[in-house]
Amino acid sequence: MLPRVFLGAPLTTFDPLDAVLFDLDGVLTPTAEVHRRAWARLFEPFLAERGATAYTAQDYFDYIDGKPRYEGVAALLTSRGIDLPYGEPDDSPDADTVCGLGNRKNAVFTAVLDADGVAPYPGSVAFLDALARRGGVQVAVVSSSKNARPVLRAAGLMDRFTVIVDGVVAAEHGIPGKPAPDTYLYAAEQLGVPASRAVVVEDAHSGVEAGHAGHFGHVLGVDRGAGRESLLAKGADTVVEDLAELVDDVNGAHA
Ligand SMILES: O=P(O)(O)OC[C@H]1O[C@@H](O)[C@H](O)[C@@H](O)[C@@H]1O
Repeated sequence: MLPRVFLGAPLTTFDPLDAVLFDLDGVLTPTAEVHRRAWARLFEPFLAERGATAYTAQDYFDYIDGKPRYEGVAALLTSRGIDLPYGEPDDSPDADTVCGLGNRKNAVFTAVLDADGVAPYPGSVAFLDALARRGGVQVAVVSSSKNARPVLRAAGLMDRFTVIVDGVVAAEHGIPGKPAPDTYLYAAEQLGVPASRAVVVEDAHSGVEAGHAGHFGHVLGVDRGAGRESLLAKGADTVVEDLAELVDDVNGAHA
């Protein structure tokens, strides 16, 4: 295993505290990539037709990654100075509204999910297994996505989590989405664990910002493309490339 050195401070052990709160897309499943491609399918032609600055891969990380659907659309449009009516969540995918654009992208995402399915990251499954073996550590999923449950089901991970705070739950309860810390705080409350005793695991800038703002015991970044340095700058305490790197620590090999 590579030595893990973060801003000069070696991470010699990883303590999962009393609870580990997992983001989904990009942390447990490679679906951040599916979202990323679906967003590009929406915004590349949309911005080109309007003569706006072209959509780039970096736009996803800067404006969309980890945020609730319509907040991602709104942030990207603002970056290009485009003002569209917000619309309603049940707007047609053809509507040129914030909600309509989000729904247009969602049609692409769900078509890919239905056609291809999804397999979880093996390292994330190994990490979940290690936590279960260790015992005494509760787990939850905290995702901005309204597709979180279908993704968890397709990945065969549904029965590992009793608490799932997703985009549907957040909308029902009026809980502000990431980068606000509220969805993570809500999940910790559901588990009966104080934020200071819970770990947040995130691959997105908005997600590590949420963990940092919520004063969680540890904010663990997983670099799937957002960049180690920027995850640290946005509030991650440590960053790994894959959760497999922490399995030995959870098993106590380094204790
Ligand atoms: O549109 P959905 O499925 O509700 O997902 C909202 C967001 O959920 C996040 O988990 C993803 O990182 C984003 O890419 C996505 O846009």
